[in-house]
Amino acid sequence: MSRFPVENIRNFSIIAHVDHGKSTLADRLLELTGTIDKTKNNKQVLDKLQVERERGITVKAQTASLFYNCEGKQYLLNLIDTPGHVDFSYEVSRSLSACQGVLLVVDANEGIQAQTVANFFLAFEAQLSVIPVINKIDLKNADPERVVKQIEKVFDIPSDECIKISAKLGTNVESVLQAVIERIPPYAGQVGYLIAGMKDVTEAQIGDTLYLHKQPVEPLPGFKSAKPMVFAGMYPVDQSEYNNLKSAIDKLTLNDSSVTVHRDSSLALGAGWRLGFLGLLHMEVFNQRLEQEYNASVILTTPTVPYKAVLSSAKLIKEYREKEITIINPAQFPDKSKVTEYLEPVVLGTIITPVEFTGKIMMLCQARRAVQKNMVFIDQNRVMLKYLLPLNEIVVDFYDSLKSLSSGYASFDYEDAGYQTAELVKMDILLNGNIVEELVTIVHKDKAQTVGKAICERLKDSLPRQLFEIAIQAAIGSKIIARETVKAYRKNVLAKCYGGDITRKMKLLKRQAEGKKKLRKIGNIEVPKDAFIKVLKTQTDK
Ligand SMILES: Nc1nc2c(ncn2[C@@H]2O[C@H](COP(=O)(O)OP(=O)(O)OP(=O)(O)O)[C@@H](O)[C@H]2O)c(=O)[nH]1
Repeated sequence: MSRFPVENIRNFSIIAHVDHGKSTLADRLLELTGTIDKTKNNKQVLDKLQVERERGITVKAQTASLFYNCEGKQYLLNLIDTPGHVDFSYEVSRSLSACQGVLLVVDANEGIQAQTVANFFLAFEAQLSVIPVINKIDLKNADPERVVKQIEKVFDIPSDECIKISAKLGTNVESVLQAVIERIPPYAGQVGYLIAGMKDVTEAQIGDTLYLHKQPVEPLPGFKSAKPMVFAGMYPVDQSEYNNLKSAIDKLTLNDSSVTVHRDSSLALGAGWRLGFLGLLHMEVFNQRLEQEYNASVILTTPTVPYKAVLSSAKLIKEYREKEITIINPAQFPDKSKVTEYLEPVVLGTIITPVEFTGKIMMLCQARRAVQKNMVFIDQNRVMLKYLLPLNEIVVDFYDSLKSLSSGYASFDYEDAGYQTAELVKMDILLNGNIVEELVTIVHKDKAQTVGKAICERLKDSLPRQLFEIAIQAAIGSKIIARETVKAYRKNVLAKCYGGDITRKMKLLKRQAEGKKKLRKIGNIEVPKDAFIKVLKTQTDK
């Protein structure tokens, strides 16, 4: 490494909207510089995790050092491949702070998308050199000239700075390397590693400044810590697996410190945790990694967002030692009489769509309590919309609805926009008048009836009939807002055993008794664990 004077070093990142070809471009750059063997049909070599390969997405930023000869000089190019999805944008911003420039990859067919905009502004705010790379020019429907114009209009980058390539075929990729050398400034220093005797990963944060003992220096600003946007309960399918799951979660959070972990327990599901994630995809990826890399089998409950309450009750303020509390578990929702106001998290969403879907998208946003902030045409056919959206309206299925009503063409990205006052209510679910603690939900007043009805219907479908009728009700305080009824019936397990074989009868009765162990009694109603799992999970299952 000492062979490289500072002027021969370039540090750069590749950023783009999801699937625009970052990892494929990285493959070609690795091949061109002889870092990996060209003959080996390389596909997304920097995506190493099983979950990345199966889903075809990058989750963790990856780095590679490339050696490149240009006009008799040898250069060291440090490349960081970053994830494209909004949930992992904290990886992007951290990667960018180690760079002086970026390759902004844009698909020549799809053009600028929501995450292209978000990622461009991250790079722009970090004052990096931006090299626009228009990829996939080999596609039949590619229209690189249209994309060049979009880049000029939205980012104010002159058209002659755009490089048109096909990362798949390798067309013109060499000129990307030339541009990295010519347009990105050198940067002082090298990377290295340090082995520290720390017991716990939380003792050090990424972005911390190290200094020699007794020789303190002015610390660098560091990074904002990643802020969880959704919380969900996680429980072992079988309680005997608790310790194994605990150690798996501990190990995985070492690798992904953006997940927050609090111990939690539920009468129906046993001991578990309340985990905080950066978004729904992040939650799914974490779950998948637990299953694939640690062989764990878990129940994940419906995600909720972190609400806040400004307390008015002096007793509660004393108990919590603060006036404003964050509620990550619906069971802890304080009563309205003890609260000045409730607050919900909001995000600033960017949607880019072909013009013909604008009307439908506006209706969807309105139904999700969104407030329009801006609307700009990025060319004749595409429009960029900005909305202030309550986070709880988008966590579960907003993206899917957007995709389906735009035939897959609209893209969406969002950034944290703080909190707003909200009329929130706590909704209870009752079985013959008894509250089911694990189904308590926090909802916006206007959505309570729809959500309550849906939960009652799901519970009706998953509760077995019993000797007596069961009333399933959704209630806000003492007011019932939805109701379903399960008719009386008792399954006679011996009904099929006409005739004499007593051992068979005994076996069936024993099996029924074992089944009962997995039941939870609410009042005199027997609720199988399965019914909870179905109700708690259904919302996220596609
Ligand atoms: N036709 C064509 N397809 C390409 C080109 N570059 C990439 N692709 C394809 O586009 C898809 C996405 O490419 P990736 O390199 O995984 O995209 P990415 O931006 O790294 O995706 P994320 O890591 O999920 O953000 C893959 O199926 C690639 O084979 C290209 O130049 N031409």
